Amino acid sequence: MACLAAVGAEAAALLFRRLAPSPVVPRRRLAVCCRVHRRDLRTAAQLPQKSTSNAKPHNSANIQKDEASGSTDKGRQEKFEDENDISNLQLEDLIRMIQNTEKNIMLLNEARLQALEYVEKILKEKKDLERKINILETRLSETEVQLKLSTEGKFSAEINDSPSVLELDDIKEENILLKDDIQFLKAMLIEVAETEESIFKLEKERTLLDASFRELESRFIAAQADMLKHEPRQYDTWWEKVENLGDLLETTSNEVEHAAIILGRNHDLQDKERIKSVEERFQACNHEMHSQIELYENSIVEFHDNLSKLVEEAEKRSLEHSTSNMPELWSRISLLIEGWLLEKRISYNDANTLREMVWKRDSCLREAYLSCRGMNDREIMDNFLKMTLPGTSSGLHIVHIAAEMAPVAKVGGLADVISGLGKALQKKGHLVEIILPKYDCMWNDQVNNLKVLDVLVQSYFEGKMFNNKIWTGTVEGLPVYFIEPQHPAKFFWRAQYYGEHDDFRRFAYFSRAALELLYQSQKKIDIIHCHDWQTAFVAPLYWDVYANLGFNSARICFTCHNFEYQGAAPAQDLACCGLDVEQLDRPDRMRDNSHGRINVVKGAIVYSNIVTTVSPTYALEVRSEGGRGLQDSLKIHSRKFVGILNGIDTDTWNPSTDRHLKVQYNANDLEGKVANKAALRKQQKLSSAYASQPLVGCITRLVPQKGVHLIRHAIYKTAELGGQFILLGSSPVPHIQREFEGIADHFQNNNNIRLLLKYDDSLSHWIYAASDMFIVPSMFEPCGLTQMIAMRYGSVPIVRKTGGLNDSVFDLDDETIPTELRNGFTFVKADEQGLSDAMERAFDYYTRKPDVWKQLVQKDMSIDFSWDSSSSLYEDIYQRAVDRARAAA
Ligand SMILES: Nc1ncnc2c1ncn2[C@@H]1O[C@H](COP(=O)(O)OP(=O)(O)O)[C@@H](O)[C@H]1O
Repeated sequence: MACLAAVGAEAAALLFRRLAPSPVVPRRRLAVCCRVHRRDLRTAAQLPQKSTSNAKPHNSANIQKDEASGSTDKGRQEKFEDENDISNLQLEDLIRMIQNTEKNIMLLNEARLQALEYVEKILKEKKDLERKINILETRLSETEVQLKLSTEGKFSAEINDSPSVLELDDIKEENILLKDDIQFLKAMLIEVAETEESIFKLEKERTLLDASFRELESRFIAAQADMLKHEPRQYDTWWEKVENLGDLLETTSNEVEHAAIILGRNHDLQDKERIKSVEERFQACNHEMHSQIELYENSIVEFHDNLSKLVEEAEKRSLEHSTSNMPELWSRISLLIEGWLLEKRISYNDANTLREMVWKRDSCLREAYLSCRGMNDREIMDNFLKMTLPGTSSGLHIVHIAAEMAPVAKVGGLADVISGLGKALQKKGHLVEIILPKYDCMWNDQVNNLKVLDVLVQSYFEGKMFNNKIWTGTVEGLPVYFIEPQHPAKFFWRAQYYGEHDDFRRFAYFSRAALELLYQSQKKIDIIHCHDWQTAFVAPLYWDVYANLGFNSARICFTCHNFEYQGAAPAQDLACCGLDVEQLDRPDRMRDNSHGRINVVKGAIVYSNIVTTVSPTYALEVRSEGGRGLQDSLKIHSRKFVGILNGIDTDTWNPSTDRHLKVQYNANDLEGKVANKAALRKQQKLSSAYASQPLVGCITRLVPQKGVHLIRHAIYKTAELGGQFILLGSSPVPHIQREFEGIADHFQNNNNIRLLLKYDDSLSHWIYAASDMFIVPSMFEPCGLTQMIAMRYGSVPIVRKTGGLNDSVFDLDDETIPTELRNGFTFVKADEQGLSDAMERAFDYYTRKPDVWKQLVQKDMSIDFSWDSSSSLYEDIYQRAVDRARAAA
C-alpha cells in the first residue's frame, strides 16, 4: 500500500513536471502584446475616415486632397507596413502559441493515460486488499469459533500451563496476531480510502483537462481554418487587406486571450487547486486515520475484556467439567502425590488416600488442585493433606514398564501400543502410569512438565546399589516416570535406543530399577504390565525378589510384541539384576528350550499371570514354528496366553486433524488426499504428469521379518506397472541398509521411484496420506500397525496373509469373506509371484474401476481400528486376574 501511495505521488509529480515547461509564460506575454497592438491597429484602420472628414472644409483642394490623400495613403501604407509587421509578429506568436498549446495538449493526454494506468494499478491493489480482508475475516471467525468452543466447555482451563490454558494462550497469541493484522489492514484501508479519493480527484481533474483539451483543439482547428482563409487570398486594395488583417488579429487576439485563460485555468488547476486538494486530502486522511485508530483501540479494549471474561468462564467451567476429559490434570495430580511420597514428604497412608481419590476422580481433589493456582509445592501439599477422606475405587491401578513410548521414545509399533493402550485404559477410568528409561536421545519436547524429583532411588546391580534420578512428566496425557541411572556405564546415554553390545545388561538394570521405584513408593498396584524381552526381567524379579519383601499386590501381565527377540544370554548374566541363576536356570523356568542359555521371554511366560501377544493369528502361529523355540512353553502356559489385536491411536493417526499433512481430509472429502499426493510428489521431485498415476507407499524397519526382498521386488514391479513408489525406512542390519542405499542411488534420477532411508515420523504421516496403495509383504507380522494406519488415511493395503495382517486385511476378491469386511489385497506365498499378482489386481482396480476404488478407500477410512475394543479385552483379563488374586487372598 505504501508503494501504492508512492505511485500516486509520483504520477502527480510527473504531471506537474511535464506541464510546467509548457509555454505558458510567453503566451501570457503575447496576450498582453496582442491587446496593445490591436488598439493601435484599430486607430490605424480609422485613419482614412478621419482624414476624409477633415478634408471636407477644403473643397478647392481636390488635387491637394488627392495629394493629401496620396500622401495620406503613403503614410497609411507606411503605417500599415508597420502594423503589418506587428501583426505578422503577432501571427507568428499565435502560431507558436498554438503549437505550444498543441504540445501541451499532448502532454496532458499523456498524463491522462498515466493517470488511467495508475487508477488500474490502484484498483488491482484494492482487490488484493479485499482478498486479504476476506482471509483475515475467515481467521477471525475461526478464532471466534474456538473461543465459542471454550465457552461451551470444550476448553478446560487448569492451573498454570495446563493444556486448556495452553489452548487459551494459543488463542490469545492468535488474537494478538490477528490484532496486528487488523491494525495493518486498517492502515491499508486508510490508504485505500486516500487512494480512492486521489482517484476521484484525478478523475475530476482529468475531466477538466479533457474539456480544456477539446476546447483548445476546436479553437486551434478554427484558428487554422481562419489562417487558411486569410493567407491565400489576394486583396484588391491595401485597405481591404488592412481591414481583413484587423479582423484576423481581432479573432486571433480573442483566441489567444481565450487560450491564455484556458491554459491559465489549467495551470491554476495544477498549481493551486492541486495543492489545495492535496492538503484537503491529507487532512481528510489524517482525520480518517485518527478515527480509525480510535475505533481500533476501542475494539482492542473490548476484545481484551471479552477474552478475560472467556478465560474466567472457561476456568469456571473446567471446575464443573467432566473429569474423564482431563487425563492430563489427573496425571499431574498423580505425579505430585507420587513425588511427595518418594521424597518422603507425605506418609504412605496419606499417599494411598490421595491416590484413591485420583482413581475416583474426586471432585474435591480436583477443585483443591485447581484452586492452588500460584501456590508453591508445599502449600499444594498441605491443601491436599487436608483431604483424607477414605474411599474405594472401581478402577485398576495399572503400571506399564516398557522400553518405548510414542512419541517420546519410538522405534516401532511397541511405542504406539504403550501410548495407545495406556490412553484407552485411562479413558476407561483406570489409573495408568508408565515407566521408561531416560534416554539421551528421546524427544524431551514431547514431555509436558518434565522435571526431576528431589529424590534418588537406589537400585541393585551387580552386587552394588546405584542411585537413579527420577524424572516425571506427562506424555499424551499419561503420567510417566523416566529412570536415569547414575551408573558409570551410562546405560541410556548411547544416542540410540537399542543395538548396544550390553543391551541385556542395560535393560536388566532398568527392569530392576523400575520395580525398585514402585516398591519404594509403596504403591498398591493391581497390574504391572511389562513388554517384550527388555522388560521381561520384571516378572521373575517381582515374584522372586519383591513379593518376598511384601510388595505383592500386583498381578503381572507380559506382552510379547515379537517372538523373534527373546533376550537369550549366558545363564550367569541373569545374576546382574539380582535374579538367582541357580533357581532360574531350569528347563521349567528360564532356561532356553534349545540353546542351554537363559531366555528372559521364557522367564516372563513362566512367571507372569497373564501372557499376551498382539494378534489372534500370531498367537496361533507362535504355538508352532512362529514361537521360535518357545512354542512348547506357550503350550504349557496356554491357559494364560491370549492374542489381542493391537489398535492404533486414532487421535495421533487422524487425517482430518493431522498437523503433519499439507491438507486435512476425511472419507467424505477426499480432495485433501489428492492435494497431499500432489504436494509430496513435488517435494520428492516425483513426476506430476499424471494425477491418476498410482502412488505406492511403504514405511517400515528394513529387517528380514518385513520381507525386504519382496519390498525390493515391489519397487521394480511398481515401475513395470507404471506407478510411483515411495519407501520410508531404515535398517539396523548393515548389509540391508547398504543394499537399499544401492537401490536408492540407482533410482536417484528416476522421477517415479524414491527411497528415503531414514526415520521420519512427520514424513510418515504425509506418506500415509499421499499414497494410494500401501505394501506390507512381511515374512511374519505379529500385528503390524502400518496397514491399519494406511487404511485410516485411505491408502489401500497390499499385504501378505500372516499374523496381524491376516486379522486386519481381507482381500477384495475373496468371496469366502463377507463383502463388507473386504478392504485390501492379500497374497499367501512369500514369493515375488504372490506379490506381483496382488499388485496387478490392485493396479487393475485403481485404473479400470475408479468408482469401486473410491468406495474401497472410503470404506477403509471408516473402519474402527481404535483401541476401544482391544483395550476392553485387556481390561477384562486384568480384572479377572485381579479378582482371582483377591479371591485367593
Ligand atoms: N522409517 C520410519 N519413519 C517413521 N516411522 C516409521 C518408520 N518405520 C516404521 N515407522 C513407524 O513404526 C511403526 C511400525 O509399527 P509396526 O507396523 O508394528 O512394525 P514394527 O513394530 O515391527 O516396526 C508405525 O507407526 C510406523 O509408522
